Amino acid sequence: MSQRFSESLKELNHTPWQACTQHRFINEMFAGTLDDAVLRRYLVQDYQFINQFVALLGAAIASADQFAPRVTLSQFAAMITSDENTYFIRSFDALGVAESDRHLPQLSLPTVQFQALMLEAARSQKYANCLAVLCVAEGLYLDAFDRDGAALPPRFEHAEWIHLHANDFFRGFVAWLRAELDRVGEGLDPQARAEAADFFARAVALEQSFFDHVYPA
Ligand SMILES: Cc1ncc(C[n+]2csc(CCO)c2C)c(N)n1
Repeated sequence: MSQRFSESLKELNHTPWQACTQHRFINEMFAGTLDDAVLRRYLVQDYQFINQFVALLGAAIASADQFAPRVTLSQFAAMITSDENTYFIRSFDALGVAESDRHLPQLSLPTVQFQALMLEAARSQKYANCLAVLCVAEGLYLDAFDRDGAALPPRFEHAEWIHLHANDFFRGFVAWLRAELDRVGEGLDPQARAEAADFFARAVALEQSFFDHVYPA
């Protein structure tokens, strides 16, 4: 096979992928000019996203075909449930987010749709489907935030979010995820490949609507 499965999926979804990685939200975060109300909406909804995301990681750990990937995925799960969790809490404090909005906010449509997609991938109990969604949730964030030579903005709410998605550990993890999707993709029949590809495409579309929806219409 000439092209990597993970690369072909990115190319197939090139337009929405680019719309995300060059989104106004990312540009304004790098510039430090992001409106606090926009960041607050984003983080409140994203905190609910992370919850299902950890469940999806658990499903990937359960459905993996070998011990080695289970170890890598478990180590990653440990990172997001420690470092990343404290980022949210400190940012909620800095932005004055009410207790109810931290734990039981009114969920927006893209958040509900994302939660449903992650649950669907998890319940399929198919490792390739879980990897496809993870490759979007992680790979798209790496491509969006890992900008060559870009300076970090002054406020920690902006700078730490960028750094969480642009550091050597995260780069290594995304490279591993992409290689893992390639490896598992090789062994799939055409129908199972198409199923994983469909999860990938739906996840990219949802990432775009998630970025869009934190701005007022
Ligand atoms: C809508 C949405 N999509 C993807 C991510 C990215 N993401 C979620 S968990 C995780 C692991 C470590 O940060 C990453 C990269 C996000 N935050 N919000």
